Amino acid sequence: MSQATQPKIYVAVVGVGLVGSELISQLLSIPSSPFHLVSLSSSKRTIFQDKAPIGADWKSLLDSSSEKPDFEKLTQNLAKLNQRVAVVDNTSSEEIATLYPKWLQAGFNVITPNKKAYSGDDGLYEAIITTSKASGAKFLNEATVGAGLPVISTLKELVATGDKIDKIEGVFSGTMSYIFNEFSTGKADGPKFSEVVKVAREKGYTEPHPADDLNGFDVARKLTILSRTISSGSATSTSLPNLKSFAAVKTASLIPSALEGIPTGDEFIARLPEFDDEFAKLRTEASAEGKVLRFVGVVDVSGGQVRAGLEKYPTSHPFATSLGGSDNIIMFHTERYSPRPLIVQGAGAGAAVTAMGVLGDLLKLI
Ligand SMILES: NC(=O)C1=CN([C@@H]2O[C@H](COP(=O)(O)OP(=O)(O)OC[C@H]3O[C@@H](n4cnc5c(N)ncnc54)[C@H](OP(=O)(O)O)[C@@H]3O)[C@@H](O)[C@H]2O)C=CC1
Ligand SMILES: N[C@@H](CC=O)C(=O)O
Ligand code: NA
Repeated sequence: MSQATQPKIYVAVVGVGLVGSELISQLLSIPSSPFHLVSLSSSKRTIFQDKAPIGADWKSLLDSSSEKPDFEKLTQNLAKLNQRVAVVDNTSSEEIATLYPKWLQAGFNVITPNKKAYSGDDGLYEAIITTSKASGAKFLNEATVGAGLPVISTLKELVATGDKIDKIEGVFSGTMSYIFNEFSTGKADGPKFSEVVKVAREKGYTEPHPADDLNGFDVARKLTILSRTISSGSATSTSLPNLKSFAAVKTASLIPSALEGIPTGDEFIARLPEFDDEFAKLRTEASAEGKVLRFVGVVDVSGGQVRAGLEKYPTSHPFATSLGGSDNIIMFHTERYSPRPLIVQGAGAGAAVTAMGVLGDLLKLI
C-alpha cells in the first residue's frame, strides 16, 4: 500500500519544551506526512483537535487555550478516534511515565525520550512489557540513550539476530562528556573543575541542578535501560543482575559529601570551587600514568555487573582521542564484533538530535 492511501497515525504530544518543540517542527516538515497531530499538552495547558490537524500555528493555539491537561480525558478522546494512535511523552515526568501501561493497553503506541519509566521501578517496566505484548502497541525509546544515535535499535538488532553481548561500555552523558573532555586532556594541569562545570551549565548541557548530572544517576538510568533491553530481547537468561531500578546500579557519584543535598544549582556551583584541589589531584595522578579521566558506564553481561563511575584511560584510547563537545561514544563488544567492537559515536544531547531520535521512532510505526 502506498503511503498516500495508508490511514494516518494520530499523534498526541505531551511536553512541548526544548525537545517537544523541535519534534513538532520536524514532524510538521515531513512532506506528505503520515501523521495527524491531534493533541498538545504542557504542564499548564492542553489542546485536542481531531478534525483539521494541528499545524504551524501550534504555539499560539496552545498558548491561547484555557484548558488544563487532563490525561484521563485525553485517553478517552484518543480512544474515541478509533484510529492508530501514538502518544509522545517529551517530559521528564514520573507521573506521565506511570500512564504508559494504560495507553499501551488501550492500543496506543508510546514513544519517548523520557528515561523515568524504563529505568525506574521494575513493576512499571514489567507492566510496559506486558501491556505492549498484550495489545500489540509499540513502546519505543531510542532517544533515551545517546539521544538520536542508533543505540537502542542497534542493541535490539544485535540481540534479535542472535549475537551474544559480552559488554557495552561508553560515555553516556553529554554533560559528563563535555566536563571531562575539557578538564582532563592528558596534561597534568588545565582548567579548574568548578569552572568547567560552570561553563557546561551556561552552555545548557547540565540539568538545572548540576548535581543531577554529577551524581551519575543519568548514566545509571541509561545503563538500566540497556540492561533491560538485553534481558527483554534475549531468548535465554543472561548473567545480568535483575535490576529493581536504576538505584541498583553501582554508581560512583562525583558529588563531594559536603555538597550532598544542596537544594539549588546556584548554591552548588558557588560551593564547588572548595573541591577544585581534589579534582586537580585526580587529574595529576592520571596524567602521571599517561591517562585521562572519563566518566563511563559499563553493562558487563559476561561479568554480571552494571556500573558507572570515573575511570582512567590511556591518552591513545578512543575515549580520550575522539570525543569533543557533548559527544557520546558507545562500544558494543559482542561475539560477532570481536576483537574490535561495534562503535556508535556523535552528539548525545541537544534538542535537534534528540527530537530526531523521537521522530525516527514514530516513523518506525509506518
Ligand atoms: N535535552 C536533551 O539533550 C535530551 C533530553 N532527553 C529527555 O527528553 C525529555 C525532555 O527534555 P527537555 O525538552 O530538555 O525538557 P524541558 O524541561 O525543556 O521540557 C519539558 C516539557 O514537559 C512539560 N511537562 C512537564 N511535566 C509535565 C506534566 N506533568 N504534564 C504535561 N507536561 C509536562 C513541560 O511543560 P511546561 O512548559 O509547562 O513546564 C515542558 O513543556 C526529558 O525526559 C529528557 O531527559 C533525552 C535525551 C537528550
Ligand atoms: N542530561 C543528559 C541529556 C540526555 O539524556 C546528558 O547530559 O546526557
Ligand atoms: Na539513541
